[in-house]
Amino acid sequence: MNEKKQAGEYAAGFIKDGMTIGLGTGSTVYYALAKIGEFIEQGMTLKGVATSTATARIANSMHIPLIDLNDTEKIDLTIDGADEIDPKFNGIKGGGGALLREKLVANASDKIIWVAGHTKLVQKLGKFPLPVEVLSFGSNHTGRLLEKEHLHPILRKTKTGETFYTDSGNVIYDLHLDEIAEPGKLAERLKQFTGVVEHGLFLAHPNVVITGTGGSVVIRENKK
Ligand SMILES: O=C[C@H](O)[C@H](O)[C@H](O)COP(=O)(O)O
Repeated sequence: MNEKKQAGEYAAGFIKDGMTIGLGTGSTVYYALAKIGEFIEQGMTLKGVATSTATARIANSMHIPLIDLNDTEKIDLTIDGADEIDPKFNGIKGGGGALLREKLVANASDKIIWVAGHTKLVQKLGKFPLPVEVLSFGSNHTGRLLEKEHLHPILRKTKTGETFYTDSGNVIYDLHLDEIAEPGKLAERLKQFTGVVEHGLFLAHPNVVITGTGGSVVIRENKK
């Protein structure tokens, strides 16, 4: 069984009629979106807040009504993916470049569920390069500053070799760190760079992590 499908569909089971749902980004969330589309077809009243233009496009194709984050005071539940998750519920996100909007939506959410295949669970974060969203103005300079700090930044490119731009018009430097000893300290450090708009470290963010295993789904609750 497809682990992503398993996790994504299971998470959709937490949705109740009338909810405003934060719609994460990525290939695992896709399966939750498909379920939400089915719920709407069956008559549920739901609204979604998309974390990326890619998700908005999928949501539109599934007839999920979307609202802007500015048009709601809060989000009842957000379902999102992750690139790595440690035992303390810290994670790396932004493999798809949606980290900034994902963090804004997460911060406005009452409850956050992360969905992933079981290979995303790690003891230490950092094997997955940490995405850092950098203001396009002066981005070469910011990249050099990250380099000087031994953070091993590599400017993200598209498959065709052009500079990758986020939905907010920023660039991404992926930090090749191998292991992040202290995620909290690194998060604070990255916020000191004027050109850094946001980083992909999400510290103890999700209330629940749902992983597909091929067999049964594993549910971990973050007792914050
Ligand atoms: O920017 C992208 C997001 O943070 C995704 O949620 C993350 O990269 C996981 O994506 P996927 O479920 O496709 O592995």
